[in-house]
Amino acid sequence: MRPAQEPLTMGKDQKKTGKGRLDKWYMLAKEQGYRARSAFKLVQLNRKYDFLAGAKCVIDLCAAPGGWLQVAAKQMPQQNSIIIGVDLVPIKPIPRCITLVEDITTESCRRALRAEMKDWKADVVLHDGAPNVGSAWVQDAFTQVELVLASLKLAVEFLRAGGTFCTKVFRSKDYNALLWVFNQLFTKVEATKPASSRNVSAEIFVTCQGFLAPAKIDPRMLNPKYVFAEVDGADDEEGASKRFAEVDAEGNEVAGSKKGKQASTNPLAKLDNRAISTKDVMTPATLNVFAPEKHRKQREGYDDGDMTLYKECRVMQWIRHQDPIGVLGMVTRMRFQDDEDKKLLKNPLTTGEIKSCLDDLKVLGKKDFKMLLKYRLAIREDLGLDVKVDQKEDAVENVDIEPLDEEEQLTQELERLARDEAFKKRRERRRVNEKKAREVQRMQLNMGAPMDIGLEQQDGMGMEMFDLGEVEGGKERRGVSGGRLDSDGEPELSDDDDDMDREDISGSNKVKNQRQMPMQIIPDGADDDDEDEDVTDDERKTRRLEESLDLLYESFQQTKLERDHKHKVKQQRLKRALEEGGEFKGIGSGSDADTDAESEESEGDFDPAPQPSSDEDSSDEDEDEQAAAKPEAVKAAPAKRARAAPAPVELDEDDKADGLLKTLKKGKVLSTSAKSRQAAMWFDQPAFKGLPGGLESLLGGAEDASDDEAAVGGESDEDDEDMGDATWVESDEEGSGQEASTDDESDDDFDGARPTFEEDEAMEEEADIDAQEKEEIEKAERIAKVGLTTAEAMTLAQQLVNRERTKTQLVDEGFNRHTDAIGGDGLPTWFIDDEQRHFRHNIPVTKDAVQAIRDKQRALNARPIKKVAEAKARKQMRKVRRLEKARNKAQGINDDEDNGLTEKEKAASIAKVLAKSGGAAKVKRPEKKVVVARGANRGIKGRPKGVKGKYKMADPRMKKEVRALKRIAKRDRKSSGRNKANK
Ligand SMILES: C[S@@+](CC[C@H](N)C(=O)[O-])C[C@H]1O[C@@H](n2cnc3c(N)ncnc32)[C@H](O)[C@@H]1O
Repeated sequence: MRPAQEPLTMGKDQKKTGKGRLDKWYMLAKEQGYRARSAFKLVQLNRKYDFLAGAKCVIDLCAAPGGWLQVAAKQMPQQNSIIIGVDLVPIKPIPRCITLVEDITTESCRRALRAEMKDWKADVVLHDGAPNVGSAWVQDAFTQVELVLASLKLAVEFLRAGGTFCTKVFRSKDYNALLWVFNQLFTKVEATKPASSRNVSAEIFVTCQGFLAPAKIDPRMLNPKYVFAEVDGADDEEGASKRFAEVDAEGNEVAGSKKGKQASTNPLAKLDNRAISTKDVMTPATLNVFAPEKHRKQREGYDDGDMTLYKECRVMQWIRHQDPIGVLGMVTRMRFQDDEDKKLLKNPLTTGEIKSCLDDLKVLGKKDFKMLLKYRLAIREDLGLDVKVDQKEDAVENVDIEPLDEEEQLTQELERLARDEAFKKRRERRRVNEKKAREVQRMQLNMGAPMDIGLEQQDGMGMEMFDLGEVEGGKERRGVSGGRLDSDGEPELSDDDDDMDREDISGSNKVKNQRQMPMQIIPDGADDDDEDEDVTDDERKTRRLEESLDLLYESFQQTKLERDHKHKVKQQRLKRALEEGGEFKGIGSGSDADTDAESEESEGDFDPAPQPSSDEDSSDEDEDEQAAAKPEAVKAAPAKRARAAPAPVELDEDDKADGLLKTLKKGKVLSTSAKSRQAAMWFDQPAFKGLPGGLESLLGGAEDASDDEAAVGGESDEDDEDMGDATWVESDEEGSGQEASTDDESDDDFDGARPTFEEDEAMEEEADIDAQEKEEIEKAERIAKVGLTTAEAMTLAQQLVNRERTKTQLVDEGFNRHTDAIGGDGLPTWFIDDEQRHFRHNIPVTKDAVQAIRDKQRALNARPIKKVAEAKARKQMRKVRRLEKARNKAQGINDDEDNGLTEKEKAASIAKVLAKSGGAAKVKRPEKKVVVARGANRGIKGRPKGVKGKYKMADPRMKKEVRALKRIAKRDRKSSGRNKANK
């Protein structure tokens, strides 16, 4: 039997001091030329996470003597990479590394790094800092975690988004607080103990990947004062002693508070053989491996006599212990040490995985801990330490079942059915709401006709939503008035009485409407939810959030669009057209020809938002009245269709000339044919533009169409006046035709407007073509200048040149499944936009093409930088000028017959001039050989043996003597100074 209590043992297999430190990693480091054995830690970490291979810029904090720098320099790409090392102590130069002598906790270090980094961001920040306290470092775990926080502070400043931060951390009380902080800032945080890290060391390496780069970071998150603060009393000394008092109550040997604390923080200090009881829960929160987030800080330091963070125990100690979770959180390793432990090794339950988990508990996750606890239970059962209670029996014993009488049964059944029914209804309602929301979205995206939606007033898509009166009323909100432009071309507020009957049909207003629409739709939908008691607060909040996100996205798109130069040009053109001709741009006659997606958005052919009047009277009753006035066929059609479809309106002559908003002519109600408006929209698409005869011919002739149409007068006229609702009345006696105006007059008006807009479209097309051509030319120029820059382009180019692919094939391949537009019900706008941008056909690239691009880059890199090349050229130019000058001078000397110089003298002067200009080849003087008069050469006279040419004998004492003389002179100076002072 083992004694009930056993002290924790230190790992004895590794000596901590002296030659014991010189382990295989030390030898390996020596062998491979690394300055520190710690280099292998980084090697092993990098092998696991592979963060160096792709890194262009690495910052190594606490880098001395430079082992990690050496590894980084070796494993990072050889070209164009930056490695910066910082330490308190100077680091001997390492090729390709910049080293700084700074304290990483200071502002000056930050500045120095900023100066080095300029605008760069680091891909990786490393930190291997440990306080410089020699052998007492164990007690300085807190200083170490503070260093970690300081390095994290630098990391968040210099890391790029998605970058990696790898740091050493001493496992102490504050370890989990640090992990929490890391988890706030990185997507993936993992702790590893590399093989080269000594077991006796409390260090562990935490690799944080995927830096989130938040726009703002709460400064407290990087402040040790907050991060490592004692949050509440549960884990401070008082809280701890309370917890330990419970242990006292169990009858364990706790005397003084101090001793009690010691006993409790170290659950292994009082291991006993008692069976586990549920009352024995004593796992301090700090040691609960299953809830590390509940870790509290204890800053009271290390326990007396326990100066190490590394702890071991025997496996059987843990199996017998009353607080297995506490033990798991406390110890670093469990060993199969004694005989009874070794028996466990033979037990089939002790698998290899269990053994390796027990070997290093500090790197385990929740799953592993669960597995270990299961193992422990199984072993306890196996050893007969636990008697398994048959829970089923207990349950049978405890439950008293009283028979229900018939009435109660019936009531219960009824309640259950009612509950089921309510639940089904709720689900159905939610389903319908969601469907409607999706359809609204579809409509906003021009993906469907408004009539498809089946919008009804009670569906939250009532007339007030499309309140034109409201639209027009709020000038400051919309910036749009009754349809007139002031002298600056800006809309002017109208005095017209029949504002309510207007419809916003101008292109510019359409843009604004599009922006307004969702704002109106969404709160309505939200209200719908609000009314719905069954929708929970959370759901409501989520929906609102989603809706406001959609709104934000739309307004963002809108702002972007407005900034777009093409859009501006089109707007200006439209304005000009309005000023010049006052012609309006009717629904569906906008920029149909424009295939540019953005432009379509900006001047969408179809404003999906139906704009019925806002009149409150447009209630169900009115609707019924109108329905009564309609022909049978219309009655049969759902009322919602009548509301949803915006129809072209007939215009007053004045309005045509003036306004953006147009007034409906009283008594002349435009009808929407029963033929689907969707069909009209379909034929409105750019593809059908330019059809000979236009849409009318396709639909069976314009005349037929207009003949088919019938105006609805009489009863509906009055309603029109009152409610402005008649715009939406459908007239379809014949059940045929198309959306059109009611009479020839209005048709003419429309036709009259056409040439202007066709012209406009033609201009737009021309502008588009011009822009495309310009783009093509720019592209060609760029290619001519820098060549092909992508591997895809190079692949295609090579294939074309090598005749592996023809031009026709290339064009054919341009049509693929990716060319289809993205669609789908209920997809958010941003998603569709994003897909359109990134859903691309991937062109397979060949190795050769990649190599060719690389070679090109290399050639570019090999070219001298501009400055150097320029300096060289300048030097060459100066030389040429000098030579030219010298040649002229020499010519002068040669030609001058008056100076009476002989040919020899002339030649000498010319040679002198040329030599001065650097033109003549320099004559190298033979060097004098210095022979030191020592050894065989000491005291010889004449030429020393084996020395040819000029030589000079040097006295070996000379250096020594010069130094001695200097020394003497210095001493004399000092002594004379002292003498003067004494006097
Ligand atoms: C374990 S060594 C680093 C070894 C290094 N990674 C290598 O491979 O050579 C810890 C280093 O942290 C440095 N250090 C400690 N506190 C520091 C501080 N406040 N600022 C900068 N360096 C610090 C020490 O000078 C020491 O060189």
